[in-house]
Amino acid sequence: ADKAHNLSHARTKVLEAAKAGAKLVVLPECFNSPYGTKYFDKYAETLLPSPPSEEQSPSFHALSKLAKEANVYLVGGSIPERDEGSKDDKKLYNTSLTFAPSGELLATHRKVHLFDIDIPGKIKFKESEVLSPGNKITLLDLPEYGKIAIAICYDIRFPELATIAARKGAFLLLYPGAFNLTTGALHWELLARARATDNQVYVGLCSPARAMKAEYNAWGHSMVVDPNAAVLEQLDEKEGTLIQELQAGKIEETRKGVPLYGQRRFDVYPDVSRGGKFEE
Ligand SMILES: NC(=O)CC(=O)C(=O)O
Repeated sequence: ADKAHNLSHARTKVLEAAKAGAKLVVLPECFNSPYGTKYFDKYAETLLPSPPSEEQSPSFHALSKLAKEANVYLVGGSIPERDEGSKDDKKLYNTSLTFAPSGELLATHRKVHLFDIDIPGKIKFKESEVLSPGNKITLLDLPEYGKIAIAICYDIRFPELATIAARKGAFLLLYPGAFNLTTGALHWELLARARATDNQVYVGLCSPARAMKAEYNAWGHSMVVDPNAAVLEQLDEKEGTLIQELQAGKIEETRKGVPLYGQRRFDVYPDVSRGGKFEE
């Protein structure tokens, strides 16, 4: 619950990861606040005008400084964001900020698919009670490495978003996310491997550790999956840092073996990555 502590703890862990050789570091969904509809308003920060003042967004400044200090690309998990807009258009978003090693903001992704579920006797959650959805796919080009895509948690359940990003050239799909004890056990690894299989790209999921005293118990189990859907490494539910080196050539090798990319039937169904529409 302590934002200042969360920011300074993130700094310690990111600096450790950088020291161990990481070049791109990912933090979990809502890394600076508890995850829950009643917390988003209280913890929300304003990002506009860009750059925001320190007072408007302490997390923006902490992440920007940290990316520079650690000399890494930093995908800052996500934070609750308030868009002041016009008075009657005050909206909250679940937003991820990515910074370059220079400290420059490279991309902003607002969670596109809001987490509204109701599994009787297990879990009910309705982000749309307080959040508004983002409306774009977030793809960015890292000059030394290539294109990556960033989306948040529930977004992973929607294959269109991943497929469009991959077909536009992303080699890595990153999802800061906080599944829970019900859906985590059922779908977390399955979805990471599914998106890797569909698109033959690397997939990285980064979850908060599980806190049983919190109202929302995150699944944990951050992982990296390769283009062949092999789980390269998976953490458990406790706090940890996962470091993986992605292999150049692995995507080409996978696509050579199972050549989905040349076998699509856009004469039968549309190419969603090019705005194709299904006509009955
Ligand atoms: N928390 C989420 O956004 C998604 C989730 O927990 C799920 O899809 O399950």
